[in-house]
Amino acid sequence: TLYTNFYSSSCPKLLHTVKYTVESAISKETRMGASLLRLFFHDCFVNGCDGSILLDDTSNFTGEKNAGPNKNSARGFEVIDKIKSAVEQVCPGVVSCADILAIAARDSVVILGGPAWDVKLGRRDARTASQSAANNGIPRPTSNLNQLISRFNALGLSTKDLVALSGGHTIGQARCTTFRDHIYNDTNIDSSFARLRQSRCPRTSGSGDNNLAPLDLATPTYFDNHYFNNLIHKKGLIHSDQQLYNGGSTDSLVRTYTISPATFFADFAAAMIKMGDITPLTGSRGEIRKNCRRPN
Ligand code: HEM
Ligand SMILES: [Ca+2]
Ligand SMILES: [Ca+2]
Repeated sequence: TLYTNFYSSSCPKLLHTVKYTVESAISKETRMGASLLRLFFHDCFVNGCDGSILLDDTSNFTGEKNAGPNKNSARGFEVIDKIKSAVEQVCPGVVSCADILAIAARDSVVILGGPAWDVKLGRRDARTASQSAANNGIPRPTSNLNQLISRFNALGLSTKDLVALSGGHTIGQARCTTFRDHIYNDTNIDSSFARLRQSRCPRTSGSGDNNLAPLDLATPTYFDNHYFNNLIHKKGLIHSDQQLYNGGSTDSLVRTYTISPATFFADFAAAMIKMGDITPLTGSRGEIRKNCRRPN
């Protein structure tokens, strides 16, 4: 089992070192905080929080970076490399890449104004990764509410965790290709918001596919509860976002989060800890990678 003090004698400078590097990355580009948070989610949802997403493809190995949900989308790997080298300087061979990702995600949320929590540590790194597991495990933006709930439940996360964690979309950006269908074909969307997003996301696929729009209309670089306000005004950017407020079982929790940012923050922090507990490698399983991009 993971615990907060796992490295307190083997690497007392760990938390400080990670935070310093995350701060400098976010001060260069605010969006990086969002990208690091998402990397942790995409790691944990595929064979647990084991650093699998960080492995590069090679001529005889296919990992997760080119799976559908990650390709041309997951970013921040260079920042993880930077943190890893800084950590290797202060305590070589001790700290896993999977734990670095967990700490970097928490620091990102805190730096952008969100809640703090104590990160449980002691994960080890996978020696392998699976493109098909990434394709099957990471929820698609086209998912409906039942699909989202069952995917989260399969990993031991509740419907409440689903709604709280989706609040991660209070920061960061999405590409036109992930929200085109929603802004042109769905009816549960505010029409002036749809027009606004259509202006930089042409109907025909192929053109403008990579144009970006903020997941949170109002405060895309600030970790607050505004994402949920968007939902009650039918201004969710992607289909799966608006599914959380579409006349179903999660409407009331979305409303609670719009009224009480403190409840959202507490539930988000608790859900991040639960997500971080998904099937870690511990003890003598896995390894402590020297380089996050390849097995030792
Ligand atoms: C509930 C199911 C979820 C779906 C279907 C989903 C889907 C997506 C999609 C389609 C994007 C845009 C990717 C792109 O266009 O390149 C995105 C971005 C993002 N997601 Fe999610 N997501 C989900 C849950 C989460 C969770 C649980 C978190 C974290 C707690 C999260 C954090 C983020 C962040 C921060 C971004 C922006 C990243 C950046 O700007 O680099 N998402 N998500
Ligand atoms: Ca993983
Ligand atoms: Ca926000």
